[in-house]
Order: sequence, then structure tokens, then C-alpha cells
Amino acid sequence: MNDNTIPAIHAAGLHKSFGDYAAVEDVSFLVPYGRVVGLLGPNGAGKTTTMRMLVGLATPTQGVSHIAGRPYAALSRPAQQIGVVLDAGGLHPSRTARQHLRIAAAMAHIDAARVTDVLNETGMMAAADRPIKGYSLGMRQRLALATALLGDPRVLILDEPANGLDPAGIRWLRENLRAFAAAGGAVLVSSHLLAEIEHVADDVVVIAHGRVAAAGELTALTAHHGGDLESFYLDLTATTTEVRSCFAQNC
Ligand SMILES: Nc1ncnc2c1ncn2[C@@H]1O[C@H](COP(=O)(O)OP(=O)(O)OP(=O)(O)O)[C@@H](O)[C@H]1O
Repeated sequence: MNDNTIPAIHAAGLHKSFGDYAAVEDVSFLVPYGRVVGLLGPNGAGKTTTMRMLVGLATPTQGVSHIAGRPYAALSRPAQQIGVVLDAGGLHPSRTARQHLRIAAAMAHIDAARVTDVLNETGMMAAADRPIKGYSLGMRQRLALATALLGDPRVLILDEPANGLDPAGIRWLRENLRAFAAAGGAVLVSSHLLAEIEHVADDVVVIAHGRVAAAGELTALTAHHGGDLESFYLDLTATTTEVRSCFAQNC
């Protein structure tokens, strides 16, 4: 049972520095249950770093974040509470999808029957017993999503999940994220595909230069741009489109 008065995701004043380089500065936002929130921003803006902090893969220099009211590290059963897709790489090339999912389920104390469920849900059943090394990018994305869904979580954090998906896969993802939120789940999804975010998101958070440049309901934010997310986004980020790079700053 969820306490819907507690946000699914709460980022409060997150900062992350790499050496002297401030990749993320004072980023705060909420993702309530029942909503899809799009995390947008130019290359190098700090989206992935923010998501990594939310799930304990990067330690904030300052600030805190909570998932369902607790820091990620304090979740009792993280795989059952939050599904994460941060990188569709990092899969063992010789394993099959079914083997990968069985191992992930066993490690998270999830019923092995869920493996069949998520293979079906993500359209991966036909490829389930082939080695991952032969998978396309889109198939790896589907497997990453299947892994995220294994524990039947109520919260999803997805970094560019549409990357490599074919048109049918993009539609499938859109419909599933909308259905997930309609059933009371919460989704934070990053993407450069603004048309896709326009279809799927209720709210957006735009990060530019490591800071929140705009956040709120999609329809309200884009009202002065005829409801067009692309015009809104390009106006907002017009002065911040250069790729930020720690490397370029020799840090
Ligand atoms: N481990 C690291 N060490 C040094 N710099 C890093 C590290 N991780 C990220 N950065 C820098 O932090 C900044 C933000 O990177 P991040 O990957 O969060 O951006 P992003 O918004 O996800 O970009 P993209 O849309 O290109 O994926 C970039 O300048 C990047 O070079």
C-alpha cells in the first residue's frame, strides 16, 4: 500500500561536483505517484548524474534524495520498490535474457515466475534463450526494462529508455508508461525525444548547466508556446546548448 501523500521521488538541493567541476547544482523536484515526469536537458546538462544520485550510484556533494520517503540505501526491498534503467550496456554477453533475469530475480528475492511475465510484457520472449551478445540496442533496452520491471515496482527511473527502440517499441513504451502511471505508479524518464515526452509526460523538469531551468506541468509550461514543447525547450535552452564537459575544463 502506498502513502500517496509522500512523493515517489524527492530530490532536495542536489549538488554533484567532479573535482572543481559542478555537474549538478541545487537540483530539487518531486515526482508524485500517478505521474510521468520527463527529465530534459542538453547533452551534459546533468540528467544522468541526477538519476545516479537518486539511486545511490553517485554520492551527492550536497543535498538529499528520497524514494517513497526514504533514501535509496534505506529501502528495505529496493528491487520491489523501484525499477531503474540507467544503462542498457553492462549485460553479460554470453548469458541469455532468461538467464540474466533469473539471476536478477534470485539476487533480489523475487519469484522466478516473474521472469516469464516480464519477458512477455517487454516482447522479449522470442529472443529469451539467445545470448545477449547478439542483441540489438533496442533488444538490450527491452531487456533492461524487463529487469527494471521484475520486482513489480511502483516507481521507475529510466534514462533514455527509448534509445534504439523501433517505432513499435516506442509506442509500446509510451503506452506502458502511461498505463503504469494510470495504475498509480510514478515515472521519471529522461529523453532527447521531445515529441515522445510531449506524448507521455504530465510534468517536465528541464536541467540546463546543471541547474533546474524550468519545472512544472507540461501544459502550463508550454502554454505560451502554443503547447509546443520543442519551441518552449529550445527557447529555454537557447543559450545553453553547448555541450558541457568536465573533460573540456581539464578537471
Ligand atoms: N564520473 C564523472 N567524472 C567526471 N565528470 C563527469 C562524470 N560523470 C559525469 N560527468 C560530467 O558531468 C556533466 C553532466 O553529465 P551527465 O551525464 O549527467 O549529463 P546528461 O545530461 O545526462 O547528458 P547526455 O544528455 O549527454 O546524456 C558532464 O559535463 C559530464 O562530463
